[in-house]
Amino acid sequence: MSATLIDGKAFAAGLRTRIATEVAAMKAQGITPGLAVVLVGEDPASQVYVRSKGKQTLEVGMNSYEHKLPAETPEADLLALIERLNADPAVNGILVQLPLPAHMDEEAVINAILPEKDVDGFTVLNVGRLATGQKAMVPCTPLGCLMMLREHLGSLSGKNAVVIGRSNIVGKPMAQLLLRDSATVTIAHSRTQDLPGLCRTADILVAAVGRANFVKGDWVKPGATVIDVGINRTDDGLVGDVDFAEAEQVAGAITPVPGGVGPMTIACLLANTLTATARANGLPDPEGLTP
Ligand SMILES: Nc1nc(=O)c2c([nH]1)NC[C@@H]1CN(c3ccc(C(=O)N[C@@H](CCC(=O)O)C(=O)O)cc3)C=[N+]21
Ligand SMILES: [Mg+2]
Repeated sequence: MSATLIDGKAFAAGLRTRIATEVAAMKAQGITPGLAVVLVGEDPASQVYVRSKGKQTLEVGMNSYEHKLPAETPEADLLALIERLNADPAVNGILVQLPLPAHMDEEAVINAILPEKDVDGFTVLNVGRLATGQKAMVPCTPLGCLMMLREHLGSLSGKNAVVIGRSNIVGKPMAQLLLRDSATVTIAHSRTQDLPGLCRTADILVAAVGRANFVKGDWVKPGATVIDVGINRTDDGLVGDVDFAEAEQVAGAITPVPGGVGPMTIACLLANTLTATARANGLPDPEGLTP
């Protein structure tokens, strides 16, 4: 047996086309969505993502504002920049690229972002809104995973979902979104007992651990839908958290790395920027871009 490939790259391209249409309609009303991306330091991988985000932001017709600060920037200067972006009506979304240099307090920096402009959905207010079922900004990676799961499976109701990884940026919000769609959700992590056995109960398996080829083929329930969030740079190139060659023999459907979750993350960042712009202007949320 060989799994259906869930083509995140193609899905993301379709999403961006829809977003571009909505942006054009907004521009006709005199509103141009704007996304500000802040990068502190010179991490090469981060520079690649930021360039790719800026390019795609312009391609859908939005304004892109890039702020690059040296690694040794004092935290107070970064907070002052965030205050300026919070107050700037041309800026509808703010993303501060993580990780930040070690001398900065990541929580303090993130929580300085106005929740309405927090297109990453990382501020405490948006995390709480998601957890309580209120209108939130939802983190881009889990939102992209949810869209692919719904597209492939239709309803997620009653399905057993196992999320490996308990990070604030992927594992926890992914679990919240699956729960909202009435899946039965388990979050697994490094202390979980019999992880392979637990994974074999999963109709939906989301791997977000950051360890190359960690999930083996015999951990996968036959026919399961496998979402691989991992982006690991190895001598064999970019690989996911799932041993793809093994898992695709067993799974019903699986996302590849690259070309799966990654492109959806950036498309969802644009989706969130559009949603933030609509809300800032008293317009209804764009169709199908929010959970
Ligand atoms: N505040 C903040 N928000 C983020 O969303 C955020 C962040 N910080 N810091 C870094 C991570 C990482 N991230 C990725 C986005 C797209 C791809 C992506 O498009 N990957 C391509 C491959 C790209 C390549 O070749 O390196 C793919 O999977 O096909 C990967 C990783 C967003 N992040
Ligand atoms: Mg973890």
